[in-house]
Amino acid sequence: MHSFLLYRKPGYQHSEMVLLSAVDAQTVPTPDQPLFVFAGFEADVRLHLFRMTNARGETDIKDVDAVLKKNLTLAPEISADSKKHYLNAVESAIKNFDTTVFTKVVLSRRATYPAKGISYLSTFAELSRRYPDTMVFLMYSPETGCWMGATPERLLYGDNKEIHSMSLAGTRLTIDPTPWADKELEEQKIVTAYIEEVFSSTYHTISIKKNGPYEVTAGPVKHLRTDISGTLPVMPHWLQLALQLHPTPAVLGSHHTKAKEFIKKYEGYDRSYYTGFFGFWNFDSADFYVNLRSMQVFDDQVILYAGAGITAGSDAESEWRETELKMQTLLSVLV
Ligand SMILES: C=C(O[C@@H]1C=C(C(=O)O)C=C[C@H]1O)C(=O)O
Repeated sequence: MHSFLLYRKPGYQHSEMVLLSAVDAQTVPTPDQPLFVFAGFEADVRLHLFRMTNARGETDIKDVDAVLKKNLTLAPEISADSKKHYLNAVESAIKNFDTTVFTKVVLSRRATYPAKGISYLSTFAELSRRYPDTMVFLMYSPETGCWMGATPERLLYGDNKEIHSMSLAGTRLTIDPTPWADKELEEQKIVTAYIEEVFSSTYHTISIKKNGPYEVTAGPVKHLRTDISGTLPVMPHWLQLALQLHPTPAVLGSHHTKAKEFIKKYEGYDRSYYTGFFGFWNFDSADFYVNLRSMQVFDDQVILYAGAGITAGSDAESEWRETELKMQTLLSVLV
């Protein structure tokens, strides 16, 4: 066993495991051969497709920790992203925003955590138990390294001519009883409008339905979510549509180019697969998730990633705390 994916879909009890084998980027799914997609934040430079074969149930699942132990490499040296650096980036964003074009940017950071002696299988089981409404995943391939997480965000899913996406933006502590403020409603609106725009500019005859915003919880934090669905005249090319949506302002910001430039200049590190997307590309359906609330797993440590949507109404300290809370989703579960 070289490459594998262990996953538990949102709302499901059981986890599944498949073995992965890398295929050419031009491969498309056939009715009897679905593909697994793993794309980076920069999906034009990091996009991997894999064929899936069923794992030998318990036998392969039991091997997971041993396979990881054998294959994981040491974590690269990374300089700690200091709080000062993050606060400075947030303050600079607030200064640089205008009222119409550059209105939101998602600023992220990473942190390392020692991981000697951790059972990733037990951590996977614990993530599944604690976060029933998320997509819990643990995947390893030599091409991508090892990634694990529990993401509450779907990028695109659908069947035949029906397509669905969601805008997930606006974050609070789950136990915070105060009503959502204009700041969160605004950042949520930006994502919803963007998804609607991608759907309707790609398919002129689409009929779009929206539901939300409503509140969803993801462990220690809760979010505002709007569901966006459409019925198309023809079945879409699922991967192309996902690549058109990605990255949404939920993980990038708005305007697209300005936010990207700002992130490059101020985040100061390579997001790699964090805020990329992954999932199943079938012949006539798809199920893609955004890679967040996730970490990169190495032999001796993990690198955790988290970001927060910054708008003109942001307070730098609160945004920092938001990234800490998001990291807690995983840190509190490492066993
Ligand atoms: C960027 C992250 O989360 C995204 C940003 C959110 C926000 O800014 O409120 C909420 C959910 C996600 O779309 C992350 O978890 O790292």
